[in-house]
Amino acid sequence: MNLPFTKMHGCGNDYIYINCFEHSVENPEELSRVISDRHFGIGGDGIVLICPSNVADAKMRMFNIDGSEGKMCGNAIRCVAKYVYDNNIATKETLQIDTLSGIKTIELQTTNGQMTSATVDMGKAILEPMNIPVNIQENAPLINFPILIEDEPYSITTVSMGNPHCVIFCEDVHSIDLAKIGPKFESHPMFPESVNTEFIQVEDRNTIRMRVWERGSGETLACGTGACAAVVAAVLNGHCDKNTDVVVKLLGGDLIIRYTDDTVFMTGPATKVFDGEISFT
Ligand SMILES: N[C@@H](CCC[C@H](N)C(=O)O)C(=O)O
Repeated sequence: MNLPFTKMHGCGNDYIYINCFEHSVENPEELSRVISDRHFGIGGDGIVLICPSNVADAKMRMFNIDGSEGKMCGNAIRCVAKYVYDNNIATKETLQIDTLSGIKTIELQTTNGQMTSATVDMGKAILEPMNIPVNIQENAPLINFPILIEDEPYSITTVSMGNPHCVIFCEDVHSIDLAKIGPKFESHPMFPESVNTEFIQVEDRNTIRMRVWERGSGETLACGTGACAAVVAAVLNGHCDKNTDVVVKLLGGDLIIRYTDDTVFMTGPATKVFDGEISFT
């Protein structure tokens, strides 16, 4: 049996996309673990299934490298929009994509019929600890909240963008030993569904730098939901302003995030790398 796929990335956050309008995947958790491997597989930060939907133009399901399913993925949803547009699944420039964290509306920016970037209405940032979820007897948002992780003090701001994020401000993102610290947050009992952890360096009120350790995938070159959570946290901590574009500089490129009273907007690119086919023997 052969399974066609398309490799795509958003700011270097790369996934293997499978068209489930035409093909079915029996065990996406196992498939993700096998083909995401960068040495023994195709290589990627996970897989994304583009599926039919009764309520939107398509439904997105995304799986991390370890096979866990993420409820939302900011970089993947722009790639899904590009795939849907490029493959005439929906021939319009405002798309709706269903996800495990609800239906998201995406405005495509196009030049000569080619999508150049997309703006996604990512929905409201969730701040109540029990809804992120964070395991703590506290109802108020955790903003610059002091905690100890293996005896090391950190000040965290927690945000859900449909998936859980823990944001920490630092002087220099490049000096952080993310491979050592990231897993400690990922497995900490304070986060019952694990957590994506972002380290942020504020450059000015309109620019921040970010590195991310994603639950289930490790360090990635970019995280769209993480960039949204980072800007929400930067506003809550007084570093940036609401209703203003903030450029988030990631290892793989830039995203533009705007936090408003009603929602969070994310604008960024989506790139196709190549098509391929997996043959199961
Ligand atoms: N890279 C993503 C987020 C992917 C899911 C995440 N690891 C999770 O399990 O919550 C993004 O661009 O948002």
